[in-house]
Amino acid sequence: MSAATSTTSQMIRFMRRYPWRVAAGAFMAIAGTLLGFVFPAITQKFIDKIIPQRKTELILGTAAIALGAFALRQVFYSLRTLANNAFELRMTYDLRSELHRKIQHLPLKWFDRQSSGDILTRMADDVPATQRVILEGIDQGLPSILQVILTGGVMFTIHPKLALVVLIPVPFIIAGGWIYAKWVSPRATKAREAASGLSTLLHDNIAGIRQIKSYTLEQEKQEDFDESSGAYRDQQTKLQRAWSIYGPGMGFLGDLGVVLLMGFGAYWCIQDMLALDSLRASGANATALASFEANALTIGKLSQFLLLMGMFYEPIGRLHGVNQTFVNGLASAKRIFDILSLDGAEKLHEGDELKEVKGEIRFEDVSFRYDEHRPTVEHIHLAVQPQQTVAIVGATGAGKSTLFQLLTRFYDPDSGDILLDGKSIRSLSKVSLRDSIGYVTQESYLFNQTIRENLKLGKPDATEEELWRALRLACAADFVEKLDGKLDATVGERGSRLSGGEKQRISIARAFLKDAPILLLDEATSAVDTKSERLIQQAIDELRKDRTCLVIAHRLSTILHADQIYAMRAGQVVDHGTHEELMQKCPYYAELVALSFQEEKLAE
Ligand SMILES: Nc1ncnc2c1ncn2[C@@H]1O[C@H](COP(=O)(O)OP(=O)(O)OP(=O)(O)O)[C@@H](O)[C@H]1O
Repeated sequence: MSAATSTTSQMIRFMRRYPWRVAAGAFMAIAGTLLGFVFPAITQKFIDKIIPQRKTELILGTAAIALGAFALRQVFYSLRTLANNAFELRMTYDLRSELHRKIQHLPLKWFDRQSSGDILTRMADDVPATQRVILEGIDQGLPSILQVILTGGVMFTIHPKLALVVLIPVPFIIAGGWIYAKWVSPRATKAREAASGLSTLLHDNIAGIRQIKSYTLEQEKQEDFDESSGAYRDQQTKLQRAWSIYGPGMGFLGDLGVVLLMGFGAYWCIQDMLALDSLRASGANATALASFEANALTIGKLSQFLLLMGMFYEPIGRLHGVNQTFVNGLASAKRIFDILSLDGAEKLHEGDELKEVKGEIRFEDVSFRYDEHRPTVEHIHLAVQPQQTVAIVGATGAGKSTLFQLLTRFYDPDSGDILLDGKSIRSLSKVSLRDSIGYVTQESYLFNQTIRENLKLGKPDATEEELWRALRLACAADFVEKLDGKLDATVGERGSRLSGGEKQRISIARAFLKDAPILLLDEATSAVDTKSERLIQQAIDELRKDRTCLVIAHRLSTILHADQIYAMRAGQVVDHGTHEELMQKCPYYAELVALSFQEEKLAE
């Protein structure tokens, strides 16, 4: 199945969710279309019957029927607009919501390869473009096709020969539409990719604005942006050029139909008038004259044909527009359904619930790699008894944080197993597992909300008192007190209104509030000053007494009292033991300690 076919069938499956809305939209569009046939029929009646037969008494009634049909048509149009607007908003809402839900549940491995700008483009641009394809299909495509078929049929019943002439341009129009779609389709995909590239760059440049300014990269970044923006412009130009040839080209074929109608219509009309004259001159009886007239091309029929021609080629013109929306929108729809049909979304509730967590953790021969090229951690054995504090130390890039990401099941090991209280964490529900872990990550991310909202992520029903207690324990109460709005002060994007140390303290307070039986601290105090660090350390010491705690620390003075220390190098555990044991038996650890103390001394 080609990409376009599979995207189309995915769209049809999506539409099936709204049978009533689709049916109502289609019904009103079709009803409006059918009412459009009333006026041409009435025109023919006026010209061929009412006027020549001087039937003034029929004028009012016939005109009233025409007016009624027009009025009803506008009522349907108005209802259709209302219904379609509501449908459009509903569909956009549903598509965005579903896409967001799917993205939230995709594994981190997917995010490692995806840029935020691309995701934003899919949400902001591709969703409305997809919805436009569906809606235009129902609102414009369906009635247009029906109108073309019905008008063609009516034309055949009036005068088959003239109808055939009028249809001469149609095969060329169909071929033109097919060629246009074939040519545009890959270019539309490229244009969507170029738009996404532009968003990615913009997103990156805004997020990294401080780095850009500090390295005075404004000019270079501007050039990159212009280049990316130029790539998008070039793709769009190609599409517009194609449209500028296709649209008028097809319009010309429609004009050709009208000219053919006028030419052949006028010729056959004159022929029939001449034939009628000679029939009359030859003294033919009334029945013969009436029978001839019934099949002849009269001025009334020609006028009706002219009106029907408008009704025939006008929807064809609309179909060109639908074709354009369809081909461009299909590229967008593909980008949406590509995500919606991804396998491997996290099933957060699948698996066993943890009832009571003792906090015994074991890594059994765990190996993992982010990508195929090189292993990240290999054959890791690690054991933590309930309520122990275990520290993991090692050079940067050794794989320490990766162990935390495996324990929280952000990623799953390629081989080996991780056990919590003797149960493989793969068998546990992710919600249950993650609920039992308080995790202070290396980068303390704060949402662009208030301090209160950021803290409440740890405990949604926390009282005011609990919030302040957590802040005090994390040495954050003093600075929050001074903020305008205190707990209700907003922290800015990524917490940009706070210092690195302040952000870190809010993150620690959040973990304190969560009060989970397992605590993971990844360089939790690396950005705070030494005095605060000591105070936070006291709070952590207090907190870890009745829970299992795993700590990654750069300043080794903070982990000397850990029950066990694991020294890691290049993805492997080199050795483990208490500080004293390791100082004796592990030169690598002794070296790390010496370096760390040197650094700490310099920092004081
Ligand atoms: N999402 C990822 N995708 C690909 N590679 C990654 C990813 N995260 C980390 N890595 C790589 O895995 C290796 C281990 O990273 P990890 O963050 O576990 O190290 P670490 O010991 O915690 O380092 P640090 O002390 O600097 O935080 C590094 O070489 C890193 O480049």
